[in-house]
Amino acid sequence: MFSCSSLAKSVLRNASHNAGRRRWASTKSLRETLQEVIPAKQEQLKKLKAEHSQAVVGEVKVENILGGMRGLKAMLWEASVLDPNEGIRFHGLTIPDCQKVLPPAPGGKEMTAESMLWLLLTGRVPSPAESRQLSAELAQKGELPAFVEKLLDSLPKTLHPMTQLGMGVAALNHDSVFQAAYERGIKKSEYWTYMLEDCLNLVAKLPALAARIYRNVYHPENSIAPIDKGLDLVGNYSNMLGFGHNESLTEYLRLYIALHGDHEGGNASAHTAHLVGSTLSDPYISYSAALYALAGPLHGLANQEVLRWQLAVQKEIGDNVTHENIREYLWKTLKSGQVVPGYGHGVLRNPDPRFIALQEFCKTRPELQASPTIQLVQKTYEVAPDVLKEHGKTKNPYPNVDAASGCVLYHYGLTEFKYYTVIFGVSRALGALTQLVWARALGLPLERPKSYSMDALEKLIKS
Ligand SMILES: CC(=O)SCCNC(=O)CCNC(=O)[C@H](O)C(C)(C)COP(=O)(O)OP(=O)(O)OC[C@H]1O[C@@H](n2cnc3c(N)ncnc32)[C@H](O)[C@@H]1OP(=O)(O)O
Ligand SMILES: O=C([O-])CC(=O)C(=O)O
Repeated sequence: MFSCSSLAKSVLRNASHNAGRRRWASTKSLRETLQEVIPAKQEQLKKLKAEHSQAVVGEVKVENILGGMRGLKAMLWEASVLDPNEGIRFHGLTIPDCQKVLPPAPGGKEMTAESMLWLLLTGRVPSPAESRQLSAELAQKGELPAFVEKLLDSLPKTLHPMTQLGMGVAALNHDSVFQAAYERGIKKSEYWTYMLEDCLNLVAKLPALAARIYRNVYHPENSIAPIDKGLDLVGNYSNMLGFGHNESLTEYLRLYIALHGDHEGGNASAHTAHLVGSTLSDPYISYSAALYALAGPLHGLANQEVLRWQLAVQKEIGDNVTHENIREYLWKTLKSGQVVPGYGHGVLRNPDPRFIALQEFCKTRPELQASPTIQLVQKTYEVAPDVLKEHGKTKNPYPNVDAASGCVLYHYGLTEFKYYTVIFGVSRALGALTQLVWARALGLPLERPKSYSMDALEKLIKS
């Protein structure tokens, strides 16, 4: 069995070997690559079950049961593992590793959503040709069925964009090939192939779905650009949103969408997709459910809340906000019993490396460095950890990804912050859908943990 770090080294070795030869040997299709890697994983699972089923890897305390299952090692998730101090690794690769080895879009620098999806699904770094092949397939499949367009167009503008996204995604299950094949009667060993088709189809359609919601809610006067078959997924998304001319914003969206793709299995959105998928619901309704978990302010909606918080600070104080102003505003927030959005985390105990990567992006562009909104993110970062430590409640006083993700969008004119979680929703599909494919390839069972009432728990403790 590969340990995380030995797998990472082997992935990196292959990538730099190929890059060193300035020619990527591999131009396999995604399906061929998965056919290659799945048997070894199936074997690994069989061995784990046969040889280690009774091994103890932790204990369950009452605090775990009462405390939202924090820290409980209770899920299998293949594509990424989150270390509380280091942050996320995708198949063993850190964010800077990914930035080095994952192919960008032609003419760009940031890794594409396709190359991240390929890595998550297969554990291998795709060659530029493989990544482009996947882009072409997704562009080919990107159009929405007419009835879904009609459904979205009929919704009131006042309905939150995340509610609309979940509805659109659920409606796509009309054409689920997994559901149709299940009804026909297929073998369990074939589930994953149909799951993969649905998952790719859904990833492909998310930009058109998300862009239509943006147009309908905020810019009904605009038409939506058609899908360009020569562009990557995010290039097309940016075009459809009406920001395709802005190279910086498009590159930022590529980074944003790759980075938010997966955050191991226990986060609320990924876990929801996994739970619903474990009943053999198709990927569309599984991911629709996940989006409604993402839409809560303690999870993905925090990126909207950060912008709301920042604008409130700027409204009260103006653009020249001092560290002292921020300290006072943080205390005002805390004393009114509210959380500071963008700070704290269920697992992380250090600044989120995704936050750092987004901050690094800002440093590469002078216009971003001069932006009052982006300066406010940095100044808040310089003050908030000490205030939160003094406040003494949160186990992690540092920023999570949501503390930074909206400010660049805002600077470049995507100012409708109620839309920000939709972009997160386009991204999180990469990891959540990857796991659905693997769950079916590995034949994982229906998820069904045991619950207790307080009376039953007290009885258990006494006995
Ligand atoms: C993509 C993502 O989902 S990243 C997370 C995005 N969410 C946010 O940024 C919202 C603000 N942050 C939070 O609410 C929390 O830190 C969470 C939900 C992310 C994690 O929650 P937990 O794991 O329960 O955090 P923790 O164990 O540190 O909480 C202990 C106490 O500190 C409080 N706390 C945690 N973070 C904060 C914060 N940012 N501001 C104020 N209080 C906080 C909790 O509300 C809790 O209070 P309580 O004892 O009165 O219930
Ligand atoms: O890991 C979590 O609980 C929340 C988070 O940062 C994510 O899902 O991206």
